[in-house]
Amino acid sequence: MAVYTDITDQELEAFLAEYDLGAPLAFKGIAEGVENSNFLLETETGRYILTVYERRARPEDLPYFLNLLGWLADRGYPSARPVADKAGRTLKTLRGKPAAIVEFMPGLSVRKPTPAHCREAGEGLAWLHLAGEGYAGRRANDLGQPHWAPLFSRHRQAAEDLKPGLAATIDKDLAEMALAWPRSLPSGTIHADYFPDNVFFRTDGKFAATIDFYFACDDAYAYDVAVTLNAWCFEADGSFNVTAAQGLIAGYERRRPLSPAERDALPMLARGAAMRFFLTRLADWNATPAGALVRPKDPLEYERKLAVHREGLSLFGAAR
Ligand SMILES: Nc1ncnc2c1ncn2[C@@H]1O[C@H](COP(=O)(O)OP(=O)(O)OP(=O)(O)O)[C@@H](O)[C@H]1O
Ligand SMILES: N[C@@H](CCO)C(=O)O
Repeated sequence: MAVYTDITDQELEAFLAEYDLGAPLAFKGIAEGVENSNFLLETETGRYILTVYERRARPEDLPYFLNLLGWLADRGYPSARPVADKAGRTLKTLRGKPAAIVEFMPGLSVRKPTPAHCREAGEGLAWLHLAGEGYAGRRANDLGQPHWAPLFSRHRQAAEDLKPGLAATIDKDLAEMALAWPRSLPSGTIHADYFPDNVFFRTDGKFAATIDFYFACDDAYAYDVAVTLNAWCFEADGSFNVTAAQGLIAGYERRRPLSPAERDALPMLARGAAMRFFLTRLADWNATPAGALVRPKDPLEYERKLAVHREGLSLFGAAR
């Protein structure tokens, strides 16, 4: 369960005294998620999420994320607006760690997205890209292509332990990606972790909201589409669901048509996106002690996705 930091009733009361949110009515830890401690908070004025930032998020990046949430919400995008305290601050400290309160977003994530969900999610992603235009915050993608080889060099042995021979395969992939990586595609603010657990739907299946912007950064919009294709369009048996992918792209293009260059780049971007999540999962696999609170995510799931993309399937040609 992803609650790394316990908050006592006294701490919560002292913390809330700095806000105009009224008295707390309910407060409980949320099991989902692996990065931060999240709490559902209900006060006399409504429902909120209190997040204590734990591990990957660098404190100096937090204003970028919180300001982005506010920017998007100001433009009508359904993202959780941060709540300011009485002094106008959204980034606070709790138990010596950075913390923030954001709006509670209604909706439900889906475990097994259908092609219809993929279409809605695609549209929600394009909307996010358009709503993010003009945001002045800048954050380089510290998990982008130039960072993969150095990251892998620290975890080669873990790859070999998982699957003998894998390290050499990954080395070859990385070399090929370094040569062929698309570098001049339309770019802007991307979510970079637009997985099914970060997208909410209404009960009628319509897109409702996006949460968890803590990997957001500047990168190619089509790379965000590629991350999303990988996260939403693979079946449990490891096969790629082309119908779901076409739905996702069609949904995306309801709001933001892809250029021919973006479309051509998608197979390589999807291969790279699979590499990115394989590598971070590998690093976490290595670093998570047995018996830890949170079970690390399976790197081999993304190694299998990488293998599918390595075949260079022409997945997107018929997407219109
Ligand atoms: N603004 C919000 N409105 C409603 N629920 C939220 C909100 N933010 C977070 N949650 C709930 O908390 C859970 C964990 O949140 P989140 O995904 O941000 O955590 P995380 O630890 O950063 O997770 P991840 O492993 O996906 O990076 C979500 O699955 C959701 O149930
Ligand atoms: N979405 C990421 C975890 C986010 O921290 C993964 O599936 O590896």
